[in-house]
Amino acid sequence: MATDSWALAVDEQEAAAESLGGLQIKEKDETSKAEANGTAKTEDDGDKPDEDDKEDKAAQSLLNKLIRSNLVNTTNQVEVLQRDPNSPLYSVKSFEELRLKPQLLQGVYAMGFNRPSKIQENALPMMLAEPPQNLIAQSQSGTGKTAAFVLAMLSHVDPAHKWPQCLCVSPTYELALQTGKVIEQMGKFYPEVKLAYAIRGNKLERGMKIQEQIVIGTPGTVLDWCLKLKFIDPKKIKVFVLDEADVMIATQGHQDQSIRIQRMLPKDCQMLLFSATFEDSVWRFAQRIVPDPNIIKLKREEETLDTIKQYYVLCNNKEEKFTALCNIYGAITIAQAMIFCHTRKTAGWLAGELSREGHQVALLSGEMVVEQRAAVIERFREGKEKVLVTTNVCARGIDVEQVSVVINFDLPVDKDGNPDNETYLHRIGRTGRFGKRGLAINMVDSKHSMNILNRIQEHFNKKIEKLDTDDLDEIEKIAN
Ligand SMILES: Nc1ncnc2c1ncn2[C@@H]1O[C@H](COP(=O)(O)OP(=O)(O)OP(=O)(O)O)[C@@H](O)[C@H]1O
Repeated sequence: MATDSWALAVDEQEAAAESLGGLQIKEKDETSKAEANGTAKTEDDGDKPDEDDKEDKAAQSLLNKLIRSNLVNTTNQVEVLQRDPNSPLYSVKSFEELRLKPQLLQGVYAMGFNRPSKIQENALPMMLAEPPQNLIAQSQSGTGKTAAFVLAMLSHVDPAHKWPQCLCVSPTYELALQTGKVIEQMGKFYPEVKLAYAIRGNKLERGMKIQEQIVIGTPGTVLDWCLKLKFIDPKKIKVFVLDEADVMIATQGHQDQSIRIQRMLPKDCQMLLFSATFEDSVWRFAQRIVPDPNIIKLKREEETLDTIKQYYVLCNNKEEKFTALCNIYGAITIAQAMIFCHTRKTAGWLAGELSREGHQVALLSGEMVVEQRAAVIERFREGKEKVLVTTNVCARGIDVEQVSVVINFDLPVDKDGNPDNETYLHRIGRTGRFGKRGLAINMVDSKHSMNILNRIQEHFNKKIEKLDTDDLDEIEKIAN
C-alpha cells in the first residue's frame, strides 16, 4: 500500500524516533507474541487487535514521561491525612520557604520551576521535616511527584559520606533511567552528590562497595546489591523511595522483592511511596512498605462529554467509511484530527489511503517501541503531521490539546467485544478546565457496531446524532 510519500513519512518518523537519544530503540518480537494470542476474533477479517491493547502499565508510564514537558493542571484540592493530626499542617507556596541548599534551589530554578506544584506544596514540607516523616502520595502522572522525591533525596544526602544513603526503586530499567535523569538535572549544581544505577547489565566487581550517595534501580537488582553482592549496606540508608507503586505491583515478584528490601532498612529510615492510582491492591502494598504514613492524595480531573458534539455515520464497510471521512475533510476545515482503529492492519491501510489523498499522516501502532511512539506523538504535537491514525495503543495517556476532532473509525470495544465506555470517554472527553469544544465522529458499519454505539449512548445518557456525509451542507453545519 505504500506510496513514495508515505514511505518517506515513515522514514522521517523513524529518524525522529532514533534521534530521541538516551534510550536504546529495541526491536520487539511482535510476531511471536501475536501468534501466541492468535485466537482473538475481530470485525476486521480475523485480523487481531493491536497487541499493545493489553495494558502495559510500565510502557504507558514511560510514554507519559517522554511526551510530557509540563505539569498537569488540576483544579482539585489535595487531601492530606496526617499521621499526627494534632501537628500543624505545613504547606509552602514557594521553594525559598523550604530552606533548600542553595545548590538545589539553583537546580530547581534551572529546571524552570517557579513554584511548587499542588502536590509538592504539601509533600515537600513533610518530606524535608526533621525528624523525617513517612509518606504515601497518590496523584496522576505529571503532577510533580518525581521532582518532589528527587528534591527530598538530594536534600537528605551528606556528600561527605561516600556510601549510599538514598535508595530509590522503580518498576523498570527505562523508568529508573528517566528518574535518574531528573536526579542529574536537579543536582546539576551539586556535583559532589553522585548517582549509581542498580539495573541489569550494570555489572560491578565482587567485593566492591558503592561510593555514590544515591542509588536508583529495579527491585531485583537492588535486592541483589544489598543482600547477595553486598555492594550496598542497607543499614546506612536514610531515605527509601518506592516509585510507581501501581506499576510495580503489576509485575510478578516486584512486590515481594520490594518488601524484602524494605525489611533490611533501619527503623528510622524515611519511607516514601508514590503511585498514580490507588486501588485496594496498591493501598495494601503501600501500607506494608510505609509504616505510620502521612497520606497525600490528589484526585484526577474528571473528563466530561458536555462540551463535545457527537455524531455517527452509517456505512457498510471500511471503504465506505473512508469515503465518508474524505467527505468530511472536503466539507470542513480540520486543523488536526486523531483517528482510532481497532487493528494495526486497518490503521496501516487507512494511513496509506489518507496519505494517497495528500494528507500529512502520522501512524502510531503496536510494533513501535515506546520511544518511537513518543517521537511520533511529539511530531504530531508540533503540527508536522495533521492526522494521527492510531490503534488503541495510544488512546490513553496522550494529551494533544489542540486536537478538536476525534474520529472513531472503529468503535472502542473491550476484549469481549463489549463497548469500552472508559476508553470512549478518554478519547473524546475533555476536562472541565480545558472545556474547549470538540467534535467526535463515530463510524458505524454493521448491526453489531450500531448496537455498540447505542450502548455507549445509553451509558453516557448523551445523544449521538446521525450525520449524512453525502450531504455537504449538513456536514458544514457540524463545524459551527
Ligand atoms: N514545581 C514545578 N514547576 C514546574 N514544572 C514542574 C514542577 N514540578 C515538576 N514539573 C515538571 O512537570 C512535569 C511532571 O513532573 P513529574 O515528572 O515530577 O510528575 P510525576 O507526577 O512524577 O509524573 P510521572 O510519574 O509521569 O513522571 C515534568 O516535566 C517536570 O519537570
